[in-house]
Amino acid sequence: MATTLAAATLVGLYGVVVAGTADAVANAEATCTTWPTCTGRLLPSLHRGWRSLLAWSHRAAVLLVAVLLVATTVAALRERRSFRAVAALAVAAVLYPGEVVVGRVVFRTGSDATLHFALAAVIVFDVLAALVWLLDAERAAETPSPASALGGAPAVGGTQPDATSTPTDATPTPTDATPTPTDVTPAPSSFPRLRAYGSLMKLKLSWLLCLVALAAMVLARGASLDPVTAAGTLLGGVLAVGASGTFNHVLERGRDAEMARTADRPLATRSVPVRNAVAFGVALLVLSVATFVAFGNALAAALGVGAIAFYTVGYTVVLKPNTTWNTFVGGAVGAFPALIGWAAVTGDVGTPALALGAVVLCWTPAHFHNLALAYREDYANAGYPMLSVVRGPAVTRRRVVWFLGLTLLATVAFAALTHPGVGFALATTAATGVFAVTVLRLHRERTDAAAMRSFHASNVFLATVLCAVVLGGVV
Ligand code: HEM
Ligand SMILES: CC(C)=CCC/C(C)=C/CC/C(C)=C/COP(=O)(O)OP(=O)(O)O
Repeated sequence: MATTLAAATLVGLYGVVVAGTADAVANAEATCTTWPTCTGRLLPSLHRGWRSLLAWSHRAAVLLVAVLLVATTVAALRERRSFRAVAALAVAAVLYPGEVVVGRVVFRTGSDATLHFALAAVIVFDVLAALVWLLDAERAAETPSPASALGGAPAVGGTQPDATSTPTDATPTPTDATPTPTDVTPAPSSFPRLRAYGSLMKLKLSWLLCLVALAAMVLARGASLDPVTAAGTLLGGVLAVGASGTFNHVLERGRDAEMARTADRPLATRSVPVRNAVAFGVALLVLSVATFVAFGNALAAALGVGAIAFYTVGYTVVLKPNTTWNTFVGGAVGAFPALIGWAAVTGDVGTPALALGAVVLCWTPAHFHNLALAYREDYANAGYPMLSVVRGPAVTRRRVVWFLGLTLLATVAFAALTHPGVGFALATTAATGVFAVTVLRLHRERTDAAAMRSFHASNVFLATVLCAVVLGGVV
């Protein structure tokens, strides 16, 4: 119970804080002349207009989170499973009223809001830590089951066996409609050669990377974004992802052949010769540079080349085969589209683009560690030091929660910088709720299917953030 409440508190906190960054909420607050009631009224008065309703809703959300925080603390105290979780929640419960008062003072005096945001970050972090510790305690309280595969000892040089996982950790339930890892394998095509080159380009990943670049362009230019520049930059992006994906296939062809998920890749099956693939990759690289220069500028092209080099050498050659930090450090590649998009329409690298890049950076481990769980055996067979292989599933699941929290903090910081509006706050809070529910289920079910669900929810979360930025900027 305490764990579920802590997750709900985290989602609610995110909603309150991100809504607090919206100018519309701040302006609406001005219509409420008394506090904590709105102009002397306890309930919203519709005839005073939508601003009054908005201000009232924000205050109601602040109150709801306060109730959730107290309820979580009481539940954790009663469950007596984790002293440190109770302590963290108690600290948050003490800081929360202080944060409300600071917010009120900042708003009334129009003074600098740094303290307000810093305190909010501390409270979010505190609740996040409590959630992780409650999940740990929940797992420890369960009966150990030695039959588990996913929950067993780490497969390569591990140190943290997950002795309490259930047997279902290893296999998804047959009745579950969620796609299992094998669903990722593409269906046969009537154009095998075209399909093979398409798969070298990793087109399946491109849409989200393109959405990152589009969001950055809209951030920079809003509704006046030139559609031709935007379309050309996105084309350059698809070509750049294609080049780096092709080089990745070339470099990993040996290990790909050893992994069930990737064994049917064109270079692993030798259906495309290596030299053709290298030539294809070089052609895509040249085309992407030409496209970035033609529709954007030299800076966008240079960043594109930097992204390709980082993914090909930094991630594929250096990080991925050597360190469990491959995911976090390698995730920096996801920040490049934000910089490229911004640079293509402004000619420089702006702070909002860096803030958006930071969101993608923090999100990447929460995205990929799910796959590392579902394909743990695969990665172990190929000798990749993924976190789930080296440190085990329990540590990896916990890492997903930490990075979900960091992603929320990064998103709030991004929102504080760019003031994206109430629509952004509502949409991303809903997506946070969905993501948090799937992560909780991952911790409780410990199946491949649950990991895949959490993986898809991570994509939905980021897509929601990006769509909200795009729609908020152009509508
Ligand atoms: C270190 C960084 C990352 C790693 C290790 C990683 C890993 C993976 C892997 C292994 C897959 C399955 C691909 C397949 O089977 O073909 C995947 C899917 C995907 N990734 Fe990532 N990823 C990373 C970063 C990113 C970033 C930055 C984005 C976009 C912003 C992204 C978007 C996607 C999408 C949209 C899919 C789903 C493809 C589908 O629907 O099958 N990934 N990722
Ligand atoms: C603008 C630009 C060029 C951006 C570049 C990047 C790019 C392709 C990002 C995707 C991130 C990524 C590391 C995916 C696959 O991981 P993996 O290679 O470990 O997956 P695999 O096991 O399926 O090969």
